[in-house]
Amino acid sequence: MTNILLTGGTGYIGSHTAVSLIQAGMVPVLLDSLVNSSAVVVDRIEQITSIRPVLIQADVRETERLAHIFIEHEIDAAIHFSALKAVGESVQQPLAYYDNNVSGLISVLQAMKKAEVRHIVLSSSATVYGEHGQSPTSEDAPLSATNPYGQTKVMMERIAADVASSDASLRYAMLRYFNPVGAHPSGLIGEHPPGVPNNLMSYVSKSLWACVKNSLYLAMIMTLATVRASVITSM
Ligand SMILES: O=c1ccn([C@@H]2O[C@H](COP(=O)(O)OP(=O)(O)O[C@H]3O[C@H](CO)[C@H](O)[C@H](O)[C@H]3O)[C@@H](O)[C@H]2O)c(=O)[nH]1
Repeated sequence: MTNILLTGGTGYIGSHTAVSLIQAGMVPVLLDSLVNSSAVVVDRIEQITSIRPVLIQADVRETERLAHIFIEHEIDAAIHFSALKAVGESVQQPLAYYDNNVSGLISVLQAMKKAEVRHIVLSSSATVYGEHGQSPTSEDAPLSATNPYGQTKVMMERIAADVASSDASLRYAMLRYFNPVGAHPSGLIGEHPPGVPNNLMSYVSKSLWACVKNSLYLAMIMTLATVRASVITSM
């Protein structure tokens, strides 16, 4: 069995990764502070896969606790999704973003070293390509960022690269996504943050989720769609 620690494991991408790992015969261990997700996700993963993953509610900045978790669960590798991700909020609260995202990664790497776990996949973002104006953009384009959230992702990538060059036993990979969107085909997991959604796509998906739960709103959408269709066909 391969045991994988998923930080941010009950979040949007983390929960889908947990399902895929279970379906590939691996054992995800979810670690999340639940700052932007809910423990209900564990029920949903169980409904989809018939396997209930362990959820540990913890903050990745608790380095000693994290090191114990790596050892106790015999973790082979980590996938680090835990981070704050709202660009606008990062401009308002840069310290929270540098603390969560940059200090969070440092803590994970320190705990991995203590527990002798040497493989990590990092959740980065296409925002690290900045605005250098080249199109198409190549993977080795220089990194830059236009806001504190993006800066945290650039720093996270540089920290991982520097640590790996000082320690050949550390193996790492980056995932740089462009606007991930959509839900699991079962409809049981998707982007569904608590409170006010903090980016455009989660706002749209949360609004639709609320609409679908309320048939009155659904009827309104269908009426609007019909009106829109008749406007288009009459043009
Ligand atoms: O300090 C923190 C901050 C966040 N989280 C958790 O981390 C998860 C992040 O999941 P989200 O659903 O908020 O975010 P996504 O899965 O969509 O985000 C992923 O993709 C983003 C880019 O699209 C960023 O790279 C981000 O780091 C990465 O988790 C959440 O469960 C949240 O509760 C923590 O446990 N501790």
